[in-house]
Amino acid sequence: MPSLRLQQLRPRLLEPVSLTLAAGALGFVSGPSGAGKSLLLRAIADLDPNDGEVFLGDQARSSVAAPDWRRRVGLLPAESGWWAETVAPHFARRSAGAERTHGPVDEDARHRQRPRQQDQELDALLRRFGFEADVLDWTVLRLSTGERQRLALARLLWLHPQALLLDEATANLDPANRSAVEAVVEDYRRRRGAAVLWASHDPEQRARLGDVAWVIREHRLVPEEGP
Ligand SMILES: Nc1ncnc2c1ncn2[C@@H]1O[C@H](COP(=O)(O)OP(=O)(O)OP(=O)(O)O)[C@@H](O)[C@H]1O
Repeated sequence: MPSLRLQQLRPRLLEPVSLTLAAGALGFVSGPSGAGKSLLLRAIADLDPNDGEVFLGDQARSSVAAPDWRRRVGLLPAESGWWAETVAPHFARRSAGAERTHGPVDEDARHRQRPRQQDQELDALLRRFGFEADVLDWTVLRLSTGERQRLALARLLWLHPQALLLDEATANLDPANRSAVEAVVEDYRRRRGAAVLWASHDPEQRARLGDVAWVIREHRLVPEEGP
């Protein structure tokens, strides 16, 4: 998997940001509410207008179509969006091409059955987040805040992004589920070598898991000093 590199990226509110996260490294971003953490993650995912460049390994964001980029650099927003009535259609069948090249997911995928191998992988993924396979039949409306948050991360990992941007991934979770989510993220970055940038207000979590930590102070992203 590639490294994630920001080169003079200029999200709204922030001075230009340059940083590198090696493949498999976990970096935290903290800062007071409203400091611009979400805006930084959204700029990296190219969801808001911004200047500067972002690289996955040698590949520049500007050389990749935006939907492709967002599939490779997977953003977990603080509040997830859901577009279908039940959970299942959000876990689309992956095309063979998407497995190999991280190219587009098959757009007709929602209407076709997943192959058995993908079903098994999905079952295992859902179990790691504390769900049985029947969660796929649940309506989105019945999901609690924490269930939504865990399923949104499962949905993101199902697409095998090469880098992860996590916005408050455990903010609504009890300690047991927080540990489960942390374990899945740890496993994903170590096994798949994905760079992870995680916005978190939890100092213990940052100390426990992070290889590196930054904080936003007065519109600048600076290294966070240790305890
Ligand atoms: N589209 C927008 N237009 C104008 N201002 C915006 C827009 N989106 C966010 N902001 C403002 O930019 C600031 C930073 O927002 P952001 O969501 O990045 O904060 P944050 O650091 O993630 O905060 P929190 O910890 O509360 O989630 C906030 O004051 C917010 O109101």
